[in-house]
Amino acid sequence: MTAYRTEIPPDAVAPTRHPDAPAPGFVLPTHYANCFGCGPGQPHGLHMRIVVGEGCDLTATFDVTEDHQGAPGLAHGGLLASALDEILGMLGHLTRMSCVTARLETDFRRPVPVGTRLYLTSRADAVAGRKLYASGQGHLDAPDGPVAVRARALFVQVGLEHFTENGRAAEIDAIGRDPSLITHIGDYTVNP
Ligand SMILES: CCCCCCCCCC(=O)SCCNC(=O)CCNC(=O)[C@H](O)C(C)(C)COP(=O)(O)OP(=O)(O)OC[C@H]1O[C@@H](n2cnc3c(N)ncnc32)[C@H](O)[C@@H]1OP(=O)(O)O
Repeated sequence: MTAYRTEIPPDAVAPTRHPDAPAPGFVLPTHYANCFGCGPGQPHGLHMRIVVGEGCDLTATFDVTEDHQGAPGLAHGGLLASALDEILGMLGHLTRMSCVTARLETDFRRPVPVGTRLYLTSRADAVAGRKLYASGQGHLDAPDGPVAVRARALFVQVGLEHFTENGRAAEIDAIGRDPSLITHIGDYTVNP
């Protein structure tokens, strides 16, 4: 069994914002209508609204509701990790790497009560071949509020066949019938 690590390797380079990446302030559309993190068609989802930053970075807000509880009146940690996974994965829009999460390390620093507005940030830190290293955090109730949760992640670039060969046929076929289920930005189609 491989002992995996998320340290940035010495051969990594600084990430490059693609020249055709969406402009700062652009609100990223959902990459897939039924995505748990950002899809409007997912009734139990997080419905995150993710905004492009000035560099290789993104911001989002996430309102913690009764639906997100783990302990009474407190957010479930796995759900907070999901929110970070989403805003980290969406960095692929800026580097134009269609990628999936290979590793996600999360530090839970403070409890997050129901009713909190979490201010999330993510940034691409380095690229090494197909590997994109990224980090992010969530602040309580203000962009500069106390850090409640932070994460480091490794994403691995994949081809479209990762989804078409592994996804359930019913959902893949549904996209064939209704291509609007996945979103294109300009001439670029992110992963479904
Ligand atoms: C713009 C897009 C917007 C999308 C937003 C969505 C946000 C949400 C994203 C997700 O949650 S994606 C769903 C959860 N993730 C998955 O289902 C991925 C499941 N895993 C896989 O499919 C494969 O393991 C994977 C594609 C990640 C890698 O398999 P490969 O056969 O293509 O590659 P390989 O195993 O050779 O690994 C490539 C490199 O990554 C390294 N690696 C892979 N997994 C690792 C790991 N877990 N930790 C550290 N390193 C890892 C591996 O060592 C290697 O390093 P080197 O190139 O230096 O040799």
